[in-house]
Amino acid sequence: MPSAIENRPPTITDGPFVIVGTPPSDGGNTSSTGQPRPEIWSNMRGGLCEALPYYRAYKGSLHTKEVCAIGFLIDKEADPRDVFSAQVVICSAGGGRELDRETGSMVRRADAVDDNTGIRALKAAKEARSVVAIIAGQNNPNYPCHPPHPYSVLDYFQITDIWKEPQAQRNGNVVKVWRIRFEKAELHTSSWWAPRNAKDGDNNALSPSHNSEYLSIEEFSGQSRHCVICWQHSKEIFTVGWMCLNPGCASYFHTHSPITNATASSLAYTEAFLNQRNPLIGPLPKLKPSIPDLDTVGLHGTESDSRCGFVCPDCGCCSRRLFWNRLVCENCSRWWPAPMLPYPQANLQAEAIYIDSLTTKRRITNGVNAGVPESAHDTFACVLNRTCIQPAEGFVFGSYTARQYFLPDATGQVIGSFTLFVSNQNINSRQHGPDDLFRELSVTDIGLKRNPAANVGSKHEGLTRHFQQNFGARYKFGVSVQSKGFDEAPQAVLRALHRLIWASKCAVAATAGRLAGQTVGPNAPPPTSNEFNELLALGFMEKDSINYHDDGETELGPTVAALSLGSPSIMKFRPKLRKSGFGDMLPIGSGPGGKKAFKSVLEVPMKHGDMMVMHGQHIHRIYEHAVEPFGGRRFSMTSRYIDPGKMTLQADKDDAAVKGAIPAHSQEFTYDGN
Ligand SMILES: O=C(O)CCC(=O)C(=O)O
Ligand SMILES: [Fe+2]
Repeated sequence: MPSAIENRPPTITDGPFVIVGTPPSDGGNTSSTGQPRPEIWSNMRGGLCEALPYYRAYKGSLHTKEVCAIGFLIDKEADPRDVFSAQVVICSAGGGRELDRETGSMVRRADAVDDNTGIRALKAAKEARSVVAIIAGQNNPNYPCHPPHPYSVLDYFQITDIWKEPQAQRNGNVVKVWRIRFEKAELHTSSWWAPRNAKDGDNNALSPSHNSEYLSIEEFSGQSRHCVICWQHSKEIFTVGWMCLNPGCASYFHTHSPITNATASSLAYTEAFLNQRNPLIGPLPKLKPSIPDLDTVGLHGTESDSRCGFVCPDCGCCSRRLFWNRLVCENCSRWWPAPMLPYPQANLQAEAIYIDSLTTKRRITNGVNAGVPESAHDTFACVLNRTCIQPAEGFVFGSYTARQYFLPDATGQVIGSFTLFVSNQNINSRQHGPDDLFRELSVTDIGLKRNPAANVGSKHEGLTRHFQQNFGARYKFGVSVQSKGFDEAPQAVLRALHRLIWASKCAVAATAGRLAGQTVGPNAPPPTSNEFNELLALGFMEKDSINYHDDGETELGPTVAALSLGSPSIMKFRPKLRKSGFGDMLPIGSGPGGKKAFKSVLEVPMKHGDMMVMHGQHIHRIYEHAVEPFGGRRFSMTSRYIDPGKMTLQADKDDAAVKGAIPAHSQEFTYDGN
């Protein structure tokens, strides 16, 4: 399982996730103590990105929609001449900074390019006179007031000017940087971030009488003229006088000769440029989104549009979607139900048809039999490499058709088996079968939640995308997750557990049968296995995937089994690039971020009701697996044996013994394969 780390995990009983140390705030402008009080704020970047439709940029400062800027973060990296006042923000666009070892400061090494998607999106917003929401990070050195939160939403701004200017870097170089002037869109409301002693006009709301003090763009008091060389229009924005600001023009900044550090450092904006004010065009969109309307016609609760975070209507905290079926404010703990509707049967059918055609297509174009008549293919999976995956053995287990693949190491020795149990309509529609289990899990709260998986406890904390709840012995992947005992597990979980116990017995016996009489290596899958004492329930909403990982934690038994319910997915296997020893025997592709990796060797569709069993501990040394999602709602009930003998703490051993004991009352759920 990919590591998913939990620091102080919330459970259904201990209530919602509360971030310690954040003063509660209830929106508005300034508190009774005079503290600035933004209407919308967040302790975490993840909260912003999940709750605000106009800021979904986990990295970088700009968020765009259809190549138009809609959200912008101004945080710790600031440049000379940056402005952060009540109505005007001037800053640079585009990162491009790197650490300069000599000065220890972040510097830019090269001029910003003339055209990239970010600049295009900012220019598009300027042209369209559309608004951009600005969020201020607490480390911005120009914050005009004491930053009330790690991230605070300022307001909507329009972009009035975009130009490129020379900036002196701390290492002595001068580079040209794109600069953006944002102006608050609604000038008649006060700005919560304005310093309390701000002068009227400059820093706070314009009263109607003040309006006359500000010039419209036509009344811009500085020079504003066309360049005689490129014929493009530039405003006089620097006190040194007018110059052409078109970076492509021969007379850009007057000259082609290098601009010195001293010239760049002495530049200053004109009063006229800073003080211009532009009329707002069109009504402003809502800055504070309402709690998602889960009754919205046509939404059933797990589609991308309905699984977002939210802004707490009470305290303004941007909260992430932590729980499967409720929204809990990460600051004030207020919560709202987010009930799931049953998943439409028609969606499931369409998704199953799609996954079949996709697997067929991949088999024909990429599979080992590409170009060979389809009748010769293994129609259960897409086998991509015969060096690894030899033809499967077919079985019938109970009412399931099954296929078993052996996974070898680089010397060709079998180290494990992967068995797919293909379900069917008969199995799925039986009472307490996969249809019933899927329905039950969809609408019951079994405690599914997302757990911190990266940068735990920091403002850059990342959560697992999918939702989890562990039952039985505690499965520690990375850092521990909480577990509920099997004695408090809902019926659906216990029924799934018994199905997996049955499937693993079939798969292990079949593996042993096939290997009997063969010479096997020391890493061959063992002929028997331990009965599961753990079940990890996973809930996937639309597009939730699991990246490549292994289930190779040392305390795990040799067998891992999973029951798939709802929307289909494709489970993929590939040998690990360095640890597998396959060297140049297999083709290499590139994974996310261009990282080299072996191409997958086996891709198996897992559809509603299907089960899989991986048997053999060494699989996880040599191979990794991933789950590619298709469709809108899936559960995977995965079971393992966690060996108390390999736990170091006596408390963990005792906990595993109690929680992992399969309750006697569940024996009536024992499964026979039908
Ligand atoms: O989604 C699945 O079926 C399997 C998930 C998985 O690989 C895991 O839980 O380790
Ligand atoms: Fe896994």
